[in-house]
Amino acid sequence: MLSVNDLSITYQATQVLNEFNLSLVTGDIFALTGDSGSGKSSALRFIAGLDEVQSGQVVLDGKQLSSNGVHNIATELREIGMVFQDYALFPHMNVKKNIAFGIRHLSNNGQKARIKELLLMIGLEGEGIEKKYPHQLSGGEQQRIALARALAPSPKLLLLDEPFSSLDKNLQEQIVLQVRGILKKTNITSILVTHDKHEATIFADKVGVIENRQLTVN
Ligand SMILES: Nc1ncnc2c1ncn2[C@@H]1O[C@H](COP(=O)(O)OP(=O)(O)OP(=O)(O)O)[C@@H](O)[C@H]1O
Repeated sequence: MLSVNDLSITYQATQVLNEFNLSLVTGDIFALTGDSGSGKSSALRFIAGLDEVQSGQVVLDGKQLSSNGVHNIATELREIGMVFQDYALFPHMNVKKNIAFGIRHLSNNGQKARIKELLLMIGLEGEGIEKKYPHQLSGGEQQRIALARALAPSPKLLLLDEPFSSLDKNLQEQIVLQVRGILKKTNITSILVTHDKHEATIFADKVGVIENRQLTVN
């Protein structure tokens, strides 16, 4: 379960979010929409512990991640997976190395088994995919590999910031639905940031919109 309580974000005297509250139960898929500059990515980055400390509290499965203006737990220890539009895959690493990135602590056999399981889950097993480099994959394949990489360490929460926006329109809906199916299968709590209302509706169980610095959940 995820709770974000009374999150307020201010940059140089400009308030972007005012008392943002969000509560999700395990397995919920939530979409965060709102106009450009409304604070969607800022909220996500705060949950991930990436930005400077602001006021608010984040609790994930009973663990206090941030509270009273302090990030209690560092980003890499939060058990949060991330798929962002502009830091997708490492271009100099093949698929296998990309997916293995967050599970380097496992034995070779452990890594191999997990990679196989994830490739099967995203429907990209076989065809020598493991040895391919990101530039040898289509946009949709790259996004599914990025998803596999984020899911490899079995995070408790997955944050997706506009991961579908650079995809070809024809492919977009298909990939959005595919990713939704994968997340439902793994029962992982997820938050998608998107400016696209249609995408939000087909992807998520619940859709929220940030307007006038506040979040409303429909
Ligand atoms: N680190 C920062 N320092 C100062 N201002 C910032 C910072 N990050 C974001 N902002 C400002 O805060 C506002 C919200 O930005 P944010 O990126 O969260 O919005 P968004 O809803 O994700 O927008 P978009 O859909 O365009 O990506 C914007 O006005 C932005 O310029």
